[in-house]
Amino acid sequence: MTRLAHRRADLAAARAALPGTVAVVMTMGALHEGHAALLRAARAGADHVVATVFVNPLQFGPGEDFDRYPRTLDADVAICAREGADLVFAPNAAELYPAGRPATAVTAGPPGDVLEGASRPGFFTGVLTVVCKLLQLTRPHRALFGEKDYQQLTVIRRMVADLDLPVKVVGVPTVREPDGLALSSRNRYLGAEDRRAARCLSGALRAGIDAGAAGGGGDGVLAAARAVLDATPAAALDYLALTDPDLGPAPPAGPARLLVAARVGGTRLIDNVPLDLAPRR
Ligand SMILES: Nc1ncnc2c1ncn2[C@@H]1O[C@H](COP(=O)(O)OP(=O)(O)OP(=O)(O)O)[C@@H](O)[C@H]1O
Ligand SMILES: CC(C)(CO)[C@@H](O)C(=O)[O-]
Ligand code: BAL
Repeated sequence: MTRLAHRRADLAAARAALPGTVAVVMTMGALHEGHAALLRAARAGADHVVATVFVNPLQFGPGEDFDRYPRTLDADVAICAREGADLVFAPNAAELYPAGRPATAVTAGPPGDVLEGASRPGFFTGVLTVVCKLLQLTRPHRALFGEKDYQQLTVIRRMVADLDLPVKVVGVPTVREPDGLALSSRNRYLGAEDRRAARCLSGALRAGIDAGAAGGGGDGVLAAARAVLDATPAAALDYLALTDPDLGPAPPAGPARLLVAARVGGTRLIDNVPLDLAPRR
């Protein structure tokens, strides 16, 4: 049976009753099949699974969608139960931040200061602060995060290494719709026309993959991806970046990462893919 805890004391008692290895999947709720993939991966690699559902105010900037963000806890708990989670921790902000905004925070250095970190000032500080707290509260052996938020995964890995946190961070591949759109809780904001336009993100990434494999080099990858985005007037590009797998400068050849963020109608979406830069033809 999947237990639901709203208070840290109840979480502590329930966590103490979970012997063996524990995996945690941290979410902001509004669960979809991308989250379910994380829960399944967690289930496969640990004796017990803890899911957290918390819309973290620290990671929303002024004018962002904190109030609008979907809150569907009953449905979320049902998905967690379906996927075999032992425990769902769903605190409110007063429970997690009893003294209000914490005076202590975990700030993200590189690569948290570029891309999402530049577009959303304070975002990764909010993310790392809540992830550090939730790691302390859930005490997992493994923590699973999605590659859909690749930069987030990267800065969390960096935090765990820098702070010597006793947890293994596991990345889970991005789950996509049949037409390529990365599943995301914010996709539900998209009307029919914007939903069609949103295909341009994954389409741009696919064009970049193909250009990289064809020996087009980094500039060829970016040009091919940009052409797809430019052909979609409804998409307002925030960034398109080619990096190495650690989000450093793109290599001349070999493994790389292509990342995109764009606003489609009123919805900001992100996506990314690994790609291989063939030697320039
Ligand atoms: N399509 C997906 N494939 C794999 N993992 C995903 C996917 N979508 C979300 N995740 C992962 O689920 C975890 C919780 O993310 P979150 O609750 O913010 O959902 P989200 O869909 O990313 O929401 P948002 O639309 O606000 O970005 C994160 O580690 C995130 O990377
Ligand atoms: C990691 C996380 C749960 C922290 O709020 C959030 O950023 C998310 O859901 O990706
Ligand atoms: N998955 C990322 C959560 C956010 O954009 O705040």
